[in-house]
Amino acid sequence: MKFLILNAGSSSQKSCLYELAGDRLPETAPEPLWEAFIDWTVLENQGRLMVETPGQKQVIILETGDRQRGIARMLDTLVIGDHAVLKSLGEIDLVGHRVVHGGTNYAEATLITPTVQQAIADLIPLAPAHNPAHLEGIEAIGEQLGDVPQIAVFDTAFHRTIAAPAAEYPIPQAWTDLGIRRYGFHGTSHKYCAQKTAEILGKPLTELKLITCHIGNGASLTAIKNGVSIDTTMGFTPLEGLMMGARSGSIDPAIVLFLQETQGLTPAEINATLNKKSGLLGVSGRSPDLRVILQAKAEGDEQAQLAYAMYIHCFRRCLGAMVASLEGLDTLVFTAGVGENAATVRADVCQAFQFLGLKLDPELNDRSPRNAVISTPDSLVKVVIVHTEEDWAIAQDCWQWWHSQGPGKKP
Ligand SMILES: Nc1ncnc2c1ncn2[C@@H]1O[C@H](COP(=O)(O)OP(=O)(O)O)[C@@H](O)[C@H]1O
Ligand SMILES: CC(=O)OP(=O)(O)O
Ligand SMILES: [Mg+2]
Repeated sequence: MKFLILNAGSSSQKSCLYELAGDRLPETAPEPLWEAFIDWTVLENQGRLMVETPGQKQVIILETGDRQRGIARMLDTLVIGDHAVLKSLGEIDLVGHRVVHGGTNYAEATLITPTVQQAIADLIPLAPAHNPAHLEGIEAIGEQLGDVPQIAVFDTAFHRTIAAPAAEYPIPQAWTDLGIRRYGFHGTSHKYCAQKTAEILGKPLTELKLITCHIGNGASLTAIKNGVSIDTTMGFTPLEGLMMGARSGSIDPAIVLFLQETQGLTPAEINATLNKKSGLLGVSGRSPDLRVILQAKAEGDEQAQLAYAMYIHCFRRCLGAMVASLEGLDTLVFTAGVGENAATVRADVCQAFQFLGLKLDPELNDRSPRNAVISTPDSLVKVVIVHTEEDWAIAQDCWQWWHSQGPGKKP
C-alpha cells in the first residue's frame, strides 16, 4: 500500500510517500520512497521545493506564490522527471493530512468528508496560520487524485485528556460555553516522542512523568503522566505559551485592548503581528530562525542578545509551570528543529533546573545525538533528545484507520 502524507505548517509543506505492507506496521519508520519540502519563506511570491528520493536530492523553484498550484507541481514530481517513483498518482491508496485544529470533536484519524472539511474551515479563526494551508492541500489532492480516501490526523487529539482545571480559562461560564478552552497542539509529535522516550529508556510509558518540549518554529511543552497529556502550554490557539520564532507566546491580554484603543489597530492587524511578526523575529528585527539569531548574538548584536535571553526566560518559566502540573519530573524530552539541534538552548534551559538534581552531560549535549539520553548517569531527571517523526506517526494512525474499516468497507 502507498500512503502519501502531507504535513502543512505555517510557512512550509512537508510531504512524504511511504510503502507499507498490508498486514503489519514496521516498528521503526521506514525510509520514504519520496520526500518533498516546500519552503514559502525564502523567496517572495515563489516557493523553494526540495525533492528527495533515496540517494538523490533536487531543488526546484516554484514560480508561484499560490500554494495549491505549488502542491500540484510537487505532486507532479512523483510521476514526472528524475524523481518519479510512481507510474501514476492513481497508485496512491490513501492521503493522510496533519490538521492542526480539530476542536473537541475529533479524537482519532478521521475520513475527510465535506462535513469534516467544513469543520476544518470553521476553525480557521482559531488556527489562522495552519488550517487554511490544510484545506489547500485537501483541495489540491481532490483535484489531482479524485476520490482517494483523505484522512485527517489532528494536533489537538492527544490533548483531549487534559482535565477541566487545566483546560478551562478563568472566564465566565457563558464564554467557556462558546468553546473557549485550551485545546493544545503538536499533539501527534508529543505523543510520538513520549512513546519513543519510553522505548529509549526501556520503561513502560505508564510509569513515567514526562515533559516533552517540541521546539520548532512553533513551540509547545506538554506534561505527560501515565502516557496521557495532562497540561500543555499552547491553548485556544497555537499562539499561547512559549516565545516562538515569529509568535509572541503569552502576553497580557490587556495589551491587545490597549493597542486597539490607543493605536486604532484592527483585530486582524494585531492578530497578524502577534502570529507573524513577533517572537524572535519581532524582538531582534532580523529573523524567526534561531540560527540567524545565534549568529547575530555572537557578533554582538544587542537586540539578538535580548531576543535570545527572552526566549530562554520564557522557556524556563513555562517549563517550571509544567513541572508543577506534573508534581515532579522523571524525564525531560527535547524535539523538533530547535529542540533536536540547538545544544545551547538545551544547556541554558536545563541550567535553571539543576535544583531538581538534573545534570546534563555537556559533551553528549554538544553532540546532539538522535534518540539518546544526554544527562549524566547520576542525574535525578533524565534528559533525552528524540527525533520527532510526525509524518510517520500520521502514517501509523492512517494505517490503523485503514484496518479499522474491515475488508468489506474499505474504500
Ligand atoms: N542547528 C540548529 N541550531 C539552532 N536552531 C536550529 C538548528 N536547526 C534548525 N533550527 C531551528 O529549527 C527551526 C525549524 O524547526 P522545525 O521543527 O522544522 O519547525 P516547523 O515544523 O515549525 O517549521 C528553524 O527555524 C531553526 O530556527
Ligand atoms: C501548531 C503549530 O504551531 O505548528 P507548527 O509548529 O508546525 O507551526
Ligand atoms: Mg512543525
